[in-house]
Amino acid sequence: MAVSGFEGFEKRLELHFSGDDPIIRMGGLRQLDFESIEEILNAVQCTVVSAVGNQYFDSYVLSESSLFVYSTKIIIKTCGTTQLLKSILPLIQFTSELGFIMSECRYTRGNFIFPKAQPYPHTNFNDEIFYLQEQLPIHLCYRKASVMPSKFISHSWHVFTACNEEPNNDLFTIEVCMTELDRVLARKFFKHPNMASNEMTEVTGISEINPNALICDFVFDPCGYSMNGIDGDRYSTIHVTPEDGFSYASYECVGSIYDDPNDIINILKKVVQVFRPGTMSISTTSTSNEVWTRIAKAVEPLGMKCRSCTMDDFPSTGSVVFQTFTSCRK
Ligand SMILES: C[S@+](CC[C@H](N)C(=O)[O-])C[C@H]1O[C@@H](n2cnc3c(N)ncnc32)[C@H](O)[C@@H]1O
Repeated sequence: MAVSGFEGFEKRLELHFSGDDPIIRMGGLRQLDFESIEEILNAVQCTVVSAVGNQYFDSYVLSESSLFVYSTKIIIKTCGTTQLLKSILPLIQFTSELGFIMSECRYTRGNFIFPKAQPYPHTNFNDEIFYLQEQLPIHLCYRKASVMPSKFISHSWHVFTACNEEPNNDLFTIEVCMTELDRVLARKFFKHPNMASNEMTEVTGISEINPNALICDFVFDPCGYSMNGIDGDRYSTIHVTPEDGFSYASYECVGSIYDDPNDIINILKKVVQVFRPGTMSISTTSTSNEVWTRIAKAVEPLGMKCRSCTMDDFPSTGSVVFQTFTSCRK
């Protein structure tokens, strides 16, 4: 942990792969054995604390955030001083042994609270881009990096994408980063003696965010909370650093552009009510405008004022829209 405090802001890597149909039908990347997963996480410097899967994907809660493995897609999200990009090389090695080649890479992160505590290659965004450019296979030839600004120096969105073909993606991803959590609500993420993790999921209201999801939760000692939600082929994930002075929570989920847009809007309202953050950013990655255009109207009645909205197009992913909000109580 950094001397000054725990770095809540995560780094997130999403890698897509292509392989022959018979391999995909046999589970694809889910055939990666646990020793290989441990070796990949060892390079990042984190470990698995719990795991659950269903017919669509495997989900792992990590000592620092989460990992999701689908048949042709891997998402790793890690916080603290982990070296997430160091997973790329072992991932390429293990996936090629299974007969896969990488077809797309997305790397995103917010602004670190303690940037000086980050080790290489996370020392700054230029170093991260340089490292990605070096490690990624050359056939991922459509590449773009961008820092999307907001009204606040403390909140900007770093995006790097690389791919070898135009996307054909019906899924959207929502990444929410919240700071200055309501102090009373943040206290609920401190562990009581003999407290079970599902009790924290209940009392904080997290279980109500998507009541259909199977939740795999983990409570840290003396404080901190992580969960992965599994709902059919959709994941969601929440990570909470409740300590005063550097409190942080993240919410992330995936949806389809053909879903009822009210579903995700209702979820985002519940997320705001669980944490009541002072400042919040919402990044929407999608090929459709259906979701992001409704977000401000949904959360403003809850006391969150939209302060900025930035949009950029990326060759592999469609549009990324980065919106920031502050609480009217500030
Ligand atoms: C790993 S969790 C959630 C991570 C998530 N990215 C976040 O910060 O919101 C981080 C919280 O758990 C606490 N914690 C306690 N023991 C920990 C451990 N062994 N590893 C990581 N975090 C730990 C940290 O102080 C922090 O409050």
